[in-house]
This record gives sequence, C-alpha cells and structure tokens, in this order.
Amino acid sequence: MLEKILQSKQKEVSELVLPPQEDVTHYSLFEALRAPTRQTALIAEVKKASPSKGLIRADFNPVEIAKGYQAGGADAISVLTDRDYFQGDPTYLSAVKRAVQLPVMRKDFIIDEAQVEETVRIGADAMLLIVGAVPINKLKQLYDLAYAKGLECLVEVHAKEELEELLSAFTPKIIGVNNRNLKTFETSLSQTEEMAVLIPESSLFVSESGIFTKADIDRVQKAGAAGVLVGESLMRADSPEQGISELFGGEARVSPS
Ligand SMILES: O=C(O)c1ccccc1NCC(=O)[C@H](O)[C@H](O)COP(=O)(O)O
Repeated sequence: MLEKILQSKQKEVSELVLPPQEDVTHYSLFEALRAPTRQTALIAEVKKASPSKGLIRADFNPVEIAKGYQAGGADAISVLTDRDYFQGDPTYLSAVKRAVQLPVMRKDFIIDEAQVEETVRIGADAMLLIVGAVPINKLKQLYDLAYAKGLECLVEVHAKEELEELLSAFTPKIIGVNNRNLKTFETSLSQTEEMAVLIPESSLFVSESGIFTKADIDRVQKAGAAGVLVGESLMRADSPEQGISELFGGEARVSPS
C-alpha cells in the first residue's frame, strides 16, 4: 500500500502549486507532548477516511472536530491532508489551525522539499516523516529543512529494522512507532512494546494507530510511550469530547488545556 501511495505522491509533487502563506500563531508539538493534559499525551487525528477502513465519518467537519478535540483536552491535533487515500485536504489543516490554539501536525506522505514548503505555507506546526518513504539520507535532509523552516517532525517507523536504520543516521526529537502493518493493515500494540526498548531517552516516544481503549493507552504507556496518536476511535465517537473522555476512561486532567 505504501508503494502505491508514494507513486501517487510523486505525481502530486510534480504538479504541486504552492499556496500563499497562512498567517498563524505557532505552538510546539514537542512542548505540548512533554507537558500533557493527562498522564499520556494525546495527538487527536482529523481523518475522514483511510485505505484500511474506507469512509470513517460521513458528516465530516474538520474545524468542528478539532474544536471538540481541544475542548476535550487533546494536547495536539493531526490532520490528514492526503486527498486520494484519506479524503483529506491541505485546506482542512489551515482551517483547523485558524480555529484552535494547539499544535497542529500535517499527516501526509512527505517525500520532497516542495511539500515541506507547502506545509509551512498552510500554517502547520509539525509534519510527519515516514522512514521507508524515502532513503534515509533524504529523510534527514527533509527533517533538517523542516526544522530550519520552524516546523517540527514526528518521525515514524513501522519495524525494528527501520528504527535501527533511523537511529544509525540521526536521533529525532519525536519518534512514532506505528502499530499498523501497511501490508495487512492489522494493528498490534506489541509493535510498540517490542520497539520501546530501542527508543533513546532523549526522544519523545509516540505510539500510533490501533488505540481504542484506556487499557490500550495504559499498555503503551507502560511500555514507555509518552503519547498516543489516535484517529479512528475518536472519529467514530458521538462527539470528539465524549470520544476523548471515553478513550481515557474518564481520567481527570492533570494540567489545564
Ligand atoms: O489508516 C490507514 O489505513 C493507513 C493506511 C496506510 C498508511 C497509513 C495509514 N494511516 C495513517 C495513520 O498512521 C493513522 O491515521 C494514525 O496513526 C491513527 O490511527 P488509528 O487510530 O488506527 O486511526
């Protein structure tokens, strides 16, 4: 699946027209994850559809969802901007960014410098980089370019070998372990448990995908994750606030959001 998505991205990049610069206030993803609202930091995702689940939420209003996430105590927001596979759009991120006072991360498949510039222009605070989407040297160049432009990165791995390759090249400030196998689409939290021991203490560690319950959060937190990235379970909730409250089993907030 990743190869198919990356092929579409190549075409998209070759046709990319950069939008005008959004004028927004920026918030640090790293700092937000370091001082979370609850014991485990939450990056709540705005995702209409996905390759694995198809349409997740038909009545999709990205701004209202993001405002609900903020009201529910999310520490940061992730917005899917990929059109072809997730029914996302870069303009959703700009609209969300204007509506909330939280760090907003662009979740897309970044393979080229022009997309980094686009990510800056749409107003994002951070973006996802996926190990395996580009050669590791290129990934490091994109990472350095992003930070030079004031963008933070969540660097994502799907396998132990990818994590080892990443750490042999550089140590990102924020590392995500994605629990989803991109060939089978199955999610397994044991991915997080197996890779946790390899994550350097200096990096913030986020467990991504397949997190649906408080028991799931407790499990990845026990393994060493400082934060979780959650999409589907929140997108299927009656309301974003209720979804967060249920996801955390009613856990009280330790710091105001
Ligand atoms: O979600 C998918 O089907 C998917 C397929 C191929 C590449 C990436 C994919 N998802 C991106 C994500 O990593 C998730 O949206 C994110 O971690 C949240 O996962 P979940 O809570 O399971 O919706």
